[in-house]
Amino acid sequence: MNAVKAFALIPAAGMGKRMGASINKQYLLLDGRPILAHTLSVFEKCPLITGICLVTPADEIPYCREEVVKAGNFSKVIEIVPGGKERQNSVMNGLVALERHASAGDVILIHDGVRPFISADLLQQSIDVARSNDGALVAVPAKDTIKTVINGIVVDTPARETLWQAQTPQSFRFSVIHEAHRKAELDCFLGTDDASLVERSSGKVRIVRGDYHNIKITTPEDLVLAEAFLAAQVQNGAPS
Ligand SMILES: Nc1ccn([C@@H]2O[C@H](COP(=O)(O)OP(=O)(O)OP(=O)(O)O)[C@@H](O)[C@H]2O)c(=O)n1
Ligand SMILES: C[C@](O)(CO)[C@H](O)COP(=O)(O)O
Repeated sequence: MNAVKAFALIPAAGMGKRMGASINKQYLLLDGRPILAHTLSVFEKCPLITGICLVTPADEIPYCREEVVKAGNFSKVIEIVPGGKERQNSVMNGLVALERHASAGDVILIHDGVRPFISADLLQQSIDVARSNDGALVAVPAKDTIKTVINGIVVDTPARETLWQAQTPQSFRFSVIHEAHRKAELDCFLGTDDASLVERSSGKVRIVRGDYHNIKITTPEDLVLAEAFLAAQVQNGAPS
């Protein structure tokens, strides 16, 4: 029997509209390296990861291959494929490319290219949990009270103990996530994360308690936080 492998699928094909930078946000520098390179480094160094499929805007593939993948010596990147209109479409393109490498039972860790502070420990926990469940979702308990609002009017205040903020990686066996994406496409369902596609097919997605440092760099103030997190890492002697 073949051993179960783990592959990373990194969607990095967004436009970074909310960042409003002059270049796509994943190429902005943090400590002299593109944000995307910081993210790739964590997967490259993790011995449990066999290969990485990177999804970027079609016209940025040559730049990404030269300036991020080759420049960073990321030897585990086995595919760079064009993204789609929405994140879900980009992930689907990555899954199609991974059909060439992954078996049904292999674990796929789907992780935003712009979440550079993911830890090796959370990758390991995600792989372990995804092997024995329909999915593993890294998430943190909501710190604020969250309201449901329709047309400017609060219609509900869900109990905070039940609310978790979804992060990535979101990890699944290849057959589970491929089937969930195929079904969503057929049903014209668009979700904002991958776990929701598995949930709607009655899959049981288990929480992996995450880390508040694992931010998604979305708006300019996130860059200030990211610089502060990096400075703290350097002070604590963490390897870059
Ligand atoms: N069509 C898309 C949209 C998003 N993403 C990726 O999904 C991750 C999370 O998305 P988000 O932070 O929302 O990025 P953008 O879509 O780039 O941001 P914005 O919505 O501000 O344009 C990012 O790594 C982004 O590159 C993607 O691969 N394909
Ligand atoms: C998948 C995700 O990172 C979970 O928080 C997020 O939903 C993707 O980003 P977006 O801001 O919803 O596009």
